[in-house]
Amino acid sequence: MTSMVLGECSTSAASRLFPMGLRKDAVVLVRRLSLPRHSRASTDPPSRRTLAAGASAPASPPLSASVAIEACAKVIDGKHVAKQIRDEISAEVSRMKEAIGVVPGLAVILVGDRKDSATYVRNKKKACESVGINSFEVHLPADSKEEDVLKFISGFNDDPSVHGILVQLPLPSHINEQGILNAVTIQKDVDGFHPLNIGRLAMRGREPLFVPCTPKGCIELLHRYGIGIKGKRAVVIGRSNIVGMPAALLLQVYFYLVELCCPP
Ligand SMILES: Nc1nc2c(c(=O)[nH]1)N[C@@H](CN(C=O)c1ccc(C(=O)N[C@@H](CCC(=O)O)C(=O)O)cc1)CN2
Repeated sequence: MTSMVLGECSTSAASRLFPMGLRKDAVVLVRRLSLPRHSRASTDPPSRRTLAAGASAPASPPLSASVAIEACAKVIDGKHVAKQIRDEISAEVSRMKEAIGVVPGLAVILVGDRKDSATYVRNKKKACESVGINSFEVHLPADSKEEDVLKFISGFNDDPSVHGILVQLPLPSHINEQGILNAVTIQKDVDGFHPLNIGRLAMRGREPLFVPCTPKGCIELLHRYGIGIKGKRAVVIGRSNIVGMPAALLLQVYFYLVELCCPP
C-alpha cells in the first residue's frame, strides 16, 4: 500500500484515486489542502500535530472519502515551517554580508498581465525583502518579443550582483518557453527548470545545481517533521513540468518506488 501521496489536486481527488489503498500512517501532501472545519490545522507547533489513524470524528455528517484520508494523515503546518526557513535564511544572509560583503540578488522577469503571476512575483519580492536578499524585477508587456526577454536574461546572466534568475511561467503563447528557459545560465537557474538541471535530477550520481522549489519544499516539510521516507512507496498525482514531473524525479532519490499518475 502507498505511504505518501503528493498531489497537484484536491484531497478528494486523491481519495478517488486511493479509495482503500493508503496505509494508516500515510502522509498526504496536496497543493490545495482544504480541511473540513472540525479538522482544520490551527496554530499548533508543527512537530506535534498528528491526526491519529482512526481518530474519532463527529458522528454526523458521515465521513466523506476525503475526510477519511485526512483522518489518517499527518497535518503539516507549512506556514510555521516557512517562517523557520525565512529566519534561517535571514541569519545566513547577514553572516554572508559580514563575512564576504556579498548580498545575494534575485532577478525576476514577468511577461504579460496575468494577475496570478503578478501576485506570485510580488510574493517572491516580499520574501526576498523579508530576509535581506536584493530583488530586481523586470515587467514586460504581453506582446514583447522573445528577443526582448532573451536580452534581459543575457544581462542578468552577466550581472555579478544577480545570483538567481526566475522567469515567471506561463509565458504568453507566442514566446517559446523552452528557448527562454535554456537561456538562463545553469549557475543562476534557481527554478531548476534548465534541461541540464532537470537532466541531472533524473540521473543517478549527478547533482543538479538547483531543484524546482515546490517538490523541494514538499521533501523539506517531510524532513522537518522527521517523517522517514527512505524505502517507502510514493504516488505523485499530476505531471506538470513545474511540480509533478520534477517531484517524481526528486522522490525517486529517496523512495523505493514512485508512481506518477494523472487524474482524468
Ligand atoms: N518561474 C516559475 N513560474 C511558476 C512557478 C515556479 O515555481 N517558477 N510555479 C507556479 C506559480 N507559483 C509560483 O511562482 C506558485 C503557484 C502556486 C503555489 C501554491 O502552492 N499555491 C497553493 C496555495 C498557497 C496559498 O494560497 O497560500 C495551492 O495552490 O494550494 C505556489 C507557487 C507557476 N509558475
